[in-house]
Amino acid sequence: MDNSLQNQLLPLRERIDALDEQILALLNQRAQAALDVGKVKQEFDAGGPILKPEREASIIRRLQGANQGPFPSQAIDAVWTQIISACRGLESVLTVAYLGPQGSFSEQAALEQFGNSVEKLRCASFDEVFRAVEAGQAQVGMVPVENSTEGAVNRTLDLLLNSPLKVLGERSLSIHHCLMTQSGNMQGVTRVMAHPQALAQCQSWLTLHHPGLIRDAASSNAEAARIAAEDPTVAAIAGAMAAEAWGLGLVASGIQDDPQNRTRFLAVGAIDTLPTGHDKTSVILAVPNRAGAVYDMLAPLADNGVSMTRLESRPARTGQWEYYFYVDLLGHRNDPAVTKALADLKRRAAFFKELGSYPIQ
Ligand SMILES: C=C(O[C@@H]1C=C(C(=O)O)C=C[C@H]1O)C(=O)O
Repeated sequence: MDNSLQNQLLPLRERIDALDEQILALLNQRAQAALDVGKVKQEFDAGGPILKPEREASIIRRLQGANQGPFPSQAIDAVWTQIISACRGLESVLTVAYLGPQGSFSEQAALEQFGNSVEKLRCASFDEVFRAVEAGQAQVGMVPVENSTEGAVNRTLDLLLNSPLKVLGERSLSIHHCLMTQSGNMQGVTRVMAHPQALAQCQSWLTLHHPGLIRDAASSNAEAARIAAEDPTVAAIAGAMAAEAWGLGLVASGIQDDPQNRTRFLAVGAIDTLPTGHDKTSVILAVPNRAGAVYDMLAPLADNGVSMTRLESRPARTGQWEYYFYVDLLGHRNDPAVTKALADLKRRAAFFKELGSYPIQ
């Protein structure tokens, strides 16, 4: 580098160093404040939850709103999620359960939602995630609930129906699938393994490019990657993190049939989340099996000016063509219009269950 370049860079770098020191000093003040909050919580609500999802969401939204740039607003979510995670971890370490093993999209969603200063509890199934949180082995669980290509994740819907856990947050990820093997090529490969959701999301690509491969279900994509790392005849479909986690070579990337493929995850736990002013509420309803019942069921939403953002149905398994309806609506259950709409829904429904109110991502 010539001298004039050095001369110009040096003071700028000194400025960055000085700013980083100030940021560090401020982070330590923030960490101390979080520790003090932890003591107050301990004093007034011993054994109560340390995690306050509404407070975390509000902090990040406030900063995004106040940001003047040039620091990018999208980066505020990632940076403050980690800052909050580290500070929260000083109060008490949060254990997060999700479908593993290492390198799964659920892991990515869990870490994007709660930051890296958490204890990871990797589970073999969605059932196990719910069980772990219900048993208190983890405070929160992260599970996929819907995919933009394949629709609902049915097992999650069934577990939500029967679990006492509340939904306390949501996180949507763009899902880019890769084909991966030990060697990084397809020589000697006879089978492709993935979670059924991922096989479905890549079915046209597989039919076009590898029609001869046997398609086998795995309990998760990351588990398929783990198997592929042991078996040279197996290719896995999983995210790029799984290839890295299991030392596999990428054969192809972005193989999902829809380039916009996204999955929405829900955070669940035994925590009631307070309003933030920008929330969603999820409920499950069933209606009597008669003409106009669904129309009548949804009338309280329109009557109270409450918007519905999602309607999903699941067979009630009675063999009678009865269904559970999974409804997401805008607003928190403590917002007067939502409180009123929920009371009306409950009165009309043959079955009603609130899954929780939580900050919109
Ligand atoms: C510090 C608190 O505890 C946790 C940590 C937070 C933070 O670091 O900002 C925010 C909410 C809580 O999940 C708090 O409740 O204010």
